[in-house]
Amino acid sequence: MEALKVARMVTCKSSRNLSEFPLNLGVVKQVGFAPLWRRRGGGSVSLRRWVTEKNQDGFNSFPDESSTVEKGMESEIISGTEEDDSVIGFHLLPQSGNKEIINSNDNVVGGREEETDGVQGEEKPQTRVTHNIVFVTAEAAPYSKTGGLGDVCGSLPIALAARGHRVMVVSPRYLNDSPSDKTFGGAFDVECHIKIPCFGGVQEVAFFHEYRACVDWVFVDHPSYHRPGSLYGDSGGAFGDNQFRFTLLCHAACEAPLVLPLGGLSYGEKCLFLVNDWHASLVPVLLAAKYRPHGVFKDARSILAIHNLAHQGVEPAATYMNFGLPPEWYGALEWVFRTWERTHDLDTGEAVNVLKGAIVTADRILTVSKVINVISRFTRRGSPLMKYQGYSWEITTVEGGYGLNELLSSRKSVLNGITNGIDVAEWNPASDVHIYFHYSIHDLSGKVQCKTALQKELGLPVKPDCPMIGFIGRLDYQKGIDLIRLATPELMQDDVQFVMLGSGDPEYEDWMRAAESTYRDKFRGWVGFNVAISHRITAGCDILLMPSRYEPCGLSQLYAMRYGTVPVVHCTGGLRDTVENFNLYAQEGSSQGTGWTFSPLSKESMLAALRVAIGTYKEHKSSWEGLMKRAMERDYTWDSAASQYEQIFEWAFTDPPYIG
Ligand SMILES: Nc1ncnc2c1ncn2[C@@H]1O[C@H](COP(=O)(O)OP(=O)(O)O[C@H]2O[C@H](CO)[C@@H](O)[C@H](O)[C@H]2O)[C@@H](O)[C@H]1O
Repeated sequence: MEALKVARMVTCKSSRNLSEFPLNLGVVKQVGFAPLWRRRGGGSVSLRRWVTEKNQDGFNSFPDESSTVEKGMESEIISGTEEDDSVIGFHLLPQSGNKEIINSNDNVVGGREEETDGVQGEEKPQTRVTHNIVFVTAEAAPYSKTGGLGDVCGSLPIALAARGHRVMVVSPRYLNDSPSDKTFGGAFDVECHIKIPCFGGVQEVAFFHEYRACVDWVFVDHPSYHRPGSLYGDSGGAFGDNQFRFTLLCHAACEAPLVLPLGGLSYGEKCLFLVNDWHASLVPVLLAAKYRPHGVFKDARSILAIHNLAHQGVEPAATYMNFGLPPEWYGALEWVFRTWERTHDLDTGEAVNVLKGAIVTADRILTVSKVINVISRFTRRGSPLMKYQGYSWEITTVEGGYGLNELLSSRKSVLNGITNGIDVAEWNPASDVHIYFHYSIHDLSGKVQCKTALQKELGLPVKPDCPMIGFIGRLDYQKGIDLIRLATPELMQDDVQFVMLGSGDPEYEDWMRAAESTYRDKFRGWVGFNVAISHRITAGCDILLMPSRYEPCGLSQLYAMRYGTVPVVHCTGGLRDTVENFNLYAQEGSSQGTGWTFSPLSKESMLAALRVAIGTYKEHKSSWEGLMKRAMERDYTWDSAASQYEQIFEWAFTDPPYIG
């Protein structure tokens, strides 16, 4: 029972006041177990006690050599974990930076744990260098999601954990008194409260935790995350205190690896922060301005992942003092609006921009689709002149940089792009729990059944041969809804059905409702956010339309292709990278395309591409089937993206951290 006793000692009941940090470093000891190695096929497990000590140099974890637990003891320790809910998770991972190969028998398929019943699964790719990774994000599916950010932060961490990394995801514990609150039901209060000095006072936040799919899901709890509406706003628009809510998130995320003894062991200082979009962008600034000057996190690194450059967390300059940053760091966040952007003559345009702060201070920057080298032309001597394309290149241009292009260009040497993957277990037409019929590349017959089921569900005429077009996405300027609105009267003259699912801008929501009553037999506009319907539209439609103005990666077209739903997309960013144009007349219809990309972004070129798609669907059945199958067999797994992330991690640790 020694094991049980030790396991109980890891409970964190600390209440830490950050304003004391780092001057009052008393010694706090945390102990827990981490395995030394694990053998495939359910062999013996050898465990050693790890001691985490907090001292003048920060936090240190080291193995307690006297404490290796012998074979056979592990079941006692695990039952101790189950009985005592104060012990948080149980990790079978090596220390960060270990170059030990782990023979894991965790069988994680597409982000889901699978029961193996002792049957050995396929060998999963493992990395040789493991890191302690801390994702910081405003959304992570299935707990919270308004769009693609939630999808990525819900599945990439699982893919990285499956490769051997120790991964924590820090996001807010949103509650809005609706059934969605139950998604947080598996997360328990860690009883670790910290005090954050910001906004002219001290804010206390708590941490909740769930260990699922080999990932530590950590939820920051504060009353400002508990309110009706969506994650960022309600019918009155964006919440006025979003700067406050995400400042708390960032401070709490910096503390989480230091104070939370997850699985009996804190992540410690040598971790890699992967911060997503503006909501998490204060983290690299805090590392540089608040922690490193005191010798804390000096071996940590941060990577900024940009999913949406249009949202930057810009607020009046006077709010700088709210962040809890030293005054001399103002320059990192300083932002001056251009003259034409100012509202009146006395407006000096002075502001703070949180995303800019991360672009300045992060060790590396990532976007979510790759850089492509294309031949722009040949020189007179016949040598090719290369040109960069892709979203990570677009953001360095005036058109795509949202005012940050020059700054991003200046950091080109640390700027990379990795195309997103998708959760292939959730998005699988052969097993999707949200659709009424299943199908696969080997038997497509279920697809038309999905279509007629969708037509029935939406009250549209049931016409199996009528081309059905779908749109799923946020009703936002980015997504080109204005173009769809412009083209709809013409499109509705054709023999097609069109279904849109989305929420966002009230003007477009109203238009969708109005279009539905105008075109009763052809158009349906589902206003709201509904994951099940999004799956049924993806499966039931023949064509997915995405006329995005810009698109860092885009996930809906990837889901569509996996379901044999052919995308018609504006040729931009990640859409250009992921959809290969099909030409019916090339190689007698057997060209390698997976959809259609159109350019320029105009009603005419979008309608032309849609009509080519509709014509191919109606008149060239075998070419259409070829298109569907090519799209369905693409590799969408997170695993190849995860291995590219590891390359970026390696580069991040090769260079010294940002100090300022
Ligand atoms: N009303 C609704 N009901 C149900 N589901 C809905 C919905 N509206 C949207 N969704 C879902 O939200 C996700 C949208 O993801 P996208 O990547 O297409 O766009 P988004 O702009 O949100 O993401 C940003 O981040 C991602 C991730 O990096 C980038 O791919 C993208 O280019 C960038 O703009 C999909 O899973 C879609 O099904």
